[in-house]
Amino acid sequence: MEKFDLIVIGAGPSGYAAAMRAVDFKKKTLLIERNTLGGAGITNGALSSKTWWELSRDMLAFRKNLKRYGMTPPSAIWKEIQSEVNTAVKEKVDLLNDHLEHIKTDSKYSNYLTFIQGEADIIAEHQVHVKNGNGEITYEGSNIIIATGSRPRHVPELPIDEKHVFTSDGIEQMDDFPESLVIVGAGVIGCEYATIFAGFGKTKVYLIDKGDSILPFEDSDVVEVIERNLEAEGVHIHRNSQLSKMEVKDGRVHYTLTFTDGTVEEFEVEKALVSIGRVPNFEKLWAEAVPIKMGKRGVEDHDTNTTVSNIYAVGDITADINLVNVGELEGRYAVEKIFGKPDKKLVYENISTIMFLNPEVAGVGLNEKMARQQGLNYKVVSLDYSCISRAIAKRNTEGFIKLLVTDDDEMKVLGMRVIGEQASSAIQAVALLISMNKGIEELAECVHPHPSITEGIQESVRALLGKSILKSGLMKNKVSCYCYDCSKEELKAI
Ligand SMILES: Cc1cc2nc3c(=O)[nH]c(=O)nc-3n(C[C@H](O)[C@H](O)[C@H](O)COP(=O)(O)OP(=O)(O)OC[C@H]3O[C@@H](n4cnc5c(N)ncnc54)[C@H](O)[C@@H]3O)c2cc1C
Ligand SMILES: NC(=O)c1ccc[n+]([C@@H]2O[C@H](COP(=O)([O-])OP(=O)(O)OC[C@H]3O[C@@H](n4cnc5c(N)ncnc54)[C@H](O)[C@@H]3O)[C@@H](O)[C@H]2O)c1
Repeated sequence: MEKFDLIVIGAGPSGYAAAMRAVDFKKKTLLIERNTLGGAGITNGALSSKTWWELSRDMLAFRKNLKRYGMTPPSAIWKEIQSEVNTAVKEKVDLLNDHLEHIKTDSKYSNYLTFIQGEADIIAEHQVHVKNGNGEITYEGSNIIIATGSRPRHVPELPIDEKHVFTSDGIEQMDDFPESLVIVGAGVIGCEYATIFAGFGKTKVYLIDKGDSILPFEDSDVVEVIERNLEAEGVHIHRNSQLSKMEVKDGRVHYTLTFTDGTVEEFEVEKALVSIGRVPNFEKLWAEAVPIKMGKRGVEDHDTNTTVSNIYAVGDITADINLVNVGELEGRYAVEKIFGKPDKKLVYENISTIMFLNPEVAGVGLNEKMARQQGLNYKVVSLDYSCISRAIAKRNTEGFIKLLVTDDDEMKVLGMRVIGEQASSAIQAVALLISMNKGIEELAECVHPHPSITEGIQESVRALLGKSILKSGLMKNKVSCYCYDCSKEELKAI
């Protein structure tokens, strides 16, 4: 039986990152993938959906701006757009494949990494069995990392067939833009696809939301902007609604909603998308004799260790945050733990995120909702995009920057949300400050390029320090600083 220092099951972002870090330690590593390299980080997931989003943003901009040049906006052609997305997906999968080919032939790495296609399962604490078109084989591993990811959650009441009622695994393979689409679940995936389809302007989108606002984990000022824009693009948000029935009749989707006020209404659309969360891929992955413990939402891990000492779990298979950057972080960290000593502890507080909506929403650390749930006193500054030259030049001043700091002299950064054009580019400096546990002065004095969105962050910081160019509180909703007292649940202008 061939022996490896490490066997990694799954070559999505987490598994691929783990395997490549193991190579740095010159450890004999086996990487196994049953499907396509990159997992949901590329196909029917992060990269593919972001390519749809980028192309849909182009179309939205055409529809809004071409009048300025006396031109009529073009109409989006599904097949053309789909083909462009497929090209993007192929480019990234090819890059990873190509990289593996180079590794195979490069003397620096070739002794360390073996990649095979196949379905793997753990038959004993140190043994992994792999089945593929060529037959079956068992390998021995001193250590094993499970990185098998997740898939869309199905529920028996919803007739998912990937023909009329889709999940994110099938929606991008449709034949054409549907004339109407209902989206069940107003979380990140639901809202991103609502933004994508609304942006192309060919589909009437309905979004079913259990509560009275979409994105229930986000602050209300952020959600208000997103809801306003979705509705301006013709999206109908069914608020406070419970889906009581969905069926496919004569090739159309019929659904019934019961609203919290007791009313019941029926609707008919061409297609449906179900985006009600994801579940871990763990079925048949280990034999009964291997005592890996599962929690409700995934493998129970402590700092990437499972309940079996030589087996680790990383990425979406674990019960924490489902993101590419988190999966990569965990994959690399587990390897550093196995073969060395990680430089830093695994912490989740300073993870940066982007939600690809209209406009994009970038975040790091706490928002106000979280800070209040944690019973924290904080100072917060909010600066409107209309104060930022770059946003004015871009002819799009919709959005704001919101920065939360501790309510003490140190003013340590607790978190930030930026909603608006290029929000994602503005977040990194603050993410770095949080990870370095630094106060905000550093940002106040560093010279930013002009005109740039990050200047808005600098001005926000200066406002908190009482030395901004535009003075806080003078112009309604432009620059404002508040202080939140959690014992009184009170927000006061400062
Ligand atoms: C529509 C959508 C959009 C998203 N957008 C973003 C985004 O913008 N930003 C972001 O950070 N995250 C995004 N995510 C989340 C992100 O894609 C996941 O968090 C990430 O892919 C998880 O990586 P992973 O390696 O843990 O799992 P996966 O990507 O799911 O990869 C797991 C791999 O393991 C393989 N595998 C499973 N079982 C076996 C087995 N028994 N044997 C061999 N191989 C196996 C699978 O085939 C797969 O390739 C999005 C997800 C979706 C669905
Ligand atoms: N930009 C990004 O970073 C990005 C993009 C897409 C996905 N993701 C990741 O993928 C994960 C999964 O996304 P998701 O949107 O499927 O999950 P989610 O947890 O974000 O949202 C699911 C939503 O569905 C609702 N819901 C649950 N059951 C329901 C039911 N029976 N009927 C109606 N609504 C129901 C929930 O209340 C929730 O609002 C996210 O947690 C995120 O980590 C990230």
